[in-house]
Amino acid sequence: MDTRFLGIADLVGIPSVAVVVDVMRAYTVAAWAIAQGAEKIVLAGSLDEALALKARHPDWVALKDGPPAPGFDLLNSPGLLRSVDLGGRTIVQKTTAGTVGALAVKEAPLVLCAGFVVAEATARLLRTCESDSVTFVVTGEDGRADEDLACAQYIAQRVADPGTDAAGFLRRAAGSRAAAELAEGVRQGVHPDDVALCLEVDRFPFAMVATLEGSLMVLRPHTMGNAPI
Ligand SMILES: O=C(O)[C@H](CS(=O)(=O)O)OP(=O)(O)O
Ligand SMILES: [Mg+2]
Repeated sequence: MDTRFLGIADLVGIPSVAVVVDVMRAYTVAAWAIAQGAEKIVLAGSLDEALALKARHPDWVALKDGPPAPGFDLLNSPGLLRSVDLGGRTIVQKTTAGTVGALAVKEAPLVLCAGFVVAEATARLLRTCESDSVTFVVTGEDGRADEDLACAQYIAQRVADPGTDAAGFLRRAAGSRAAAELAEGVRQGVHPDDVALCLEVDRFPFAMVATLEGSLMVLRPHTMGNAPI
């Protein structure tokens, strides 16, 4: 498998398979939202779009990163989300890096969104689709965020070797700037458990597949019991 690790701005053309990685925190949060019962996650391109979607669908749940803001129901924090019942709900998520990365590859035939919490399920799906080439979109810090790069490299290695040891990759993620900023209160909308929750390998058994549904990019869980991709 030919693998590339690119920042959002470095993407050229439409990849055949894209894995969009945001460990801290968008796709850890998305996985928790699904685990808490959400039916799907609509990835919004802007705060205004998220609010417009919520206005059109008052039962949808709007989620943003950073501090709370009028019209938004939830923040981009796994620690804050894990006690919320989202049974059957649709989430509209807008974040600084993660959601932007998925929208940048929305034309790709297969888009997976990932963090450590869905590493093996993501690797398994990549193994079964047997693509020659996979582009990992490293969403943070213009492609240099070490938590995202470490997770992307871990998943890529795990595709080839399911026994890959996570320890070194997790150490890099734990030492990343994002982890420090979350721990030190530089970032807003944070729960004290967020970093630890972002570093749980294989917390969830599903991968997350984003597809265009009309004009919306929609993220849904995928387990091996689902129809083949
Ligand atoms: O919520 C997050 O951790 C970040 C926002 S920022 O980098 O703190 O501004 O968003 P994400 O898109 O999940 O990286
Ligand atoms: Mg991030």
